[in-house]
Amino acid sequence: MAAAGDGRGDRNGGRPLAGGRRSLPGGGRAGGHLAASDAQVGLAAGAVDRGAVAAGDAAVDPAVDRDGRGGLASWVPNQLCLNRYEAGTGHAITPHNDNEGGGLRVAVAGVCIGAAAVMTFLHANGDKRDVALPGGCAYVMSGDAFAVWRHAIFASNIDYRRGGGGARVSLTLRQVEERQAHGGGGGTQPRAASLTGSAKRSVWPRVCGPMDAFTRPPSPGAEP
Ligand SMILES: O=C(O)CCC(=O)C(=O)O
Ligand SMILES: [Fe+2]
Repeated sequence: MAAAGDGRGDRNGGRPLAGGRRSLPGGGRAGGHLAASDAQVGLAAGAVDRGAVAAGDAAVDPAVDRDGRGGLASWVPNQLCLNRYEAGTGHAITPHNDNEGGGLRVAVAGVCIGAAAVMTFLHANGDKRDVALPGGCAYVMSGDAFAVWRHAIFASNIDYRRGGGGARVSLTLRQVEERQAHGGGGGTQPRAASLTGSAKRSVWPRVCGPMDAFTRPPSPGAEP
């Protein structure tokens, strides 16, 4: 796996990261990985997911309610970001925390299409965890994974031979506090990463509520 410091700093312009494009070490878990069986990763052993845990084991913490507003239960994404990583380009996303500037609530949720990747989580104390993101998976980055750790997808950790199409696409949802969603504040928009010009983002007032809302009885006084 790439070292924690690879590519630090520059996340833009599709430039290869320092150390990017080099081949992966052949197997072996990097130090400090969470214990998880390869079965949990749900993929045959391959370079990119060796030593990585499944997203559900490491990144999802639905119980956490840090702002006293209900945690994930009250998380209403209002921003969609599309990232495209293309084979042969060195596309990557260097270490960052999506909420570095504040203004995001609770979580970032993502859907991954195409090539398999590993997201590397980095803690200020030097800890490092790899989380497998096979094509077709969805993740919810919440709890400390959202609030404390930084994360990156190094160019060397995207396996374009797996997933087909020579590309990886991620769709990520965020809840941007109103003030930012309508143009106020600053520095809280997710960054474009090292991606192609096809990366797009949109902000709109409200996309959807919690998906299971229709299964719950209406609250008193709610409109039919
Ligand atoms: O491509 C991904 O799955 C994650 C991208 C990311 O970390 C971001 O857009 O902030
Ligand atoms: Fe991110």
